[in-house]
Amino acid sequence: MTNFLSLADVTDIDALIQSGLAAKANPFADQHLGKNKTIGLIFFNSSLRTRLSTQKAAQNLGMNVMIMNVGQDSWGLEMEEGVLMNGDKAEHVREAAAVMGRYCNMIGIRAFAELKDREKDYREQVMHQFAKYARVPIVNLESATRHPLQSLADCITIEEAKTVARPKVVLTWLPHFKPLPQAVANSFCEWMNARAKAGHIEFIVTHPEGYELAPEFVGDAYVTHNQSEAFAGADFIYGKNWSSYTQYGQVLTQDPSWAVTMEDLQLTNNGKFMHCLPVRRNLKVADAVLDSPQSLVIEQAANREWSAQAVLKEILKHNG
Ligand SMILES: CCC[C@H](NC(=O)CCC(=O)O)C(=O)O
Ligand SMILES: NC(=O)OP(=O)(O)O
Repeated sequence: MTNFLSLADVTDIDALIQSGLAAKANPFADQHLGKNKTIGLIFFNSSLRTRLSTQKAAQNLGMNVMIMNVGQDSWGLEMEEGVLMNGDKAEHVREAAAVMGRYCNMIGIRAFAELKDREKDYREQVMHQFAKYARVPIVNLESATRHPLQSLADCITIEEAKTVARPKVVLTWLPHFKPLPQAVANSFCEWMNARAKAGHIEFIVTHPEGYELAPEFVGDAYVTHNQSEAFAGADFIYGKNWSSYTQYGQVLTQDPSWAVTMEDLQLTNNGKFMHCLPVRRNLKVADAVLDSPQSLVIEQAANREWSAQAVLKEILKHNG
């Protein structure tokens, strides 16, 4: 594994899931791998879980960690090529990435979608510019269109918590008053479609009209605008809000009936509730759900450490 930008960088999902579970069982077994190696964690946006879990995972592997918030700690970075830099950005990614690549053996980057220009966001300019100029492995800490470390943690969580051989997994849209990226939903679809194709799960997507995700992500998943139909007999309910892809970055509805309640969970097969966090209680999901034994959100967040450790271990093993 050179970069970890998307599922395309993973040759064996099952092996990566098992590696994460092995790390959870024996966190310090590979401390030798990262000795005298450094990872830089670069954040263009806020984070709790990704920041802390990735740092912890790197430390479990014996690595040194440097963390920087772009624009607060560092200079604002210009991503466009060939522009006259007479604005508010003092440094070009060409120099910044090249310099970081000299300090670090690998670099994790978080850069959310701006939700203004769909083609620009879906071009994944920040990830590709860093991959081009840093010349060290790049780890996606949530980009404009994907959040693969979250999706691997979600796979680990489902593998751990499933009570049937081929669980029914439902991605449901949740209401929000702010436009949020499609990245977590895209990534979840990408990884769940792969798990479904391998026969491990049944995967369903449910959302209001107008919230169709990009075809390259939703793939062959069955999509319904009827949330109750989707929830029937489900083993896992994965809640996430996203803004419209087709009417890019728009909030088309805030219909509170899409928020998950204990009554909704009664439609399921003792379904477990999952959410990547942060989650706005009682806007997206009821307190009663998050505080019930059916909520996996804390274990799911804990599994981010093992997701990151499995990925960093793969990169260390294949990059010396
Ligand atoms: C891991 C999720 C990160 C981000 N979430 C938010 O930006 C939530 C912000 C809010 O609810 O105000 C998202 O939806 O992509
Ligand atoms: N789920 C997740 O990535 O959380 P943070 O945004 O807090 O890192």
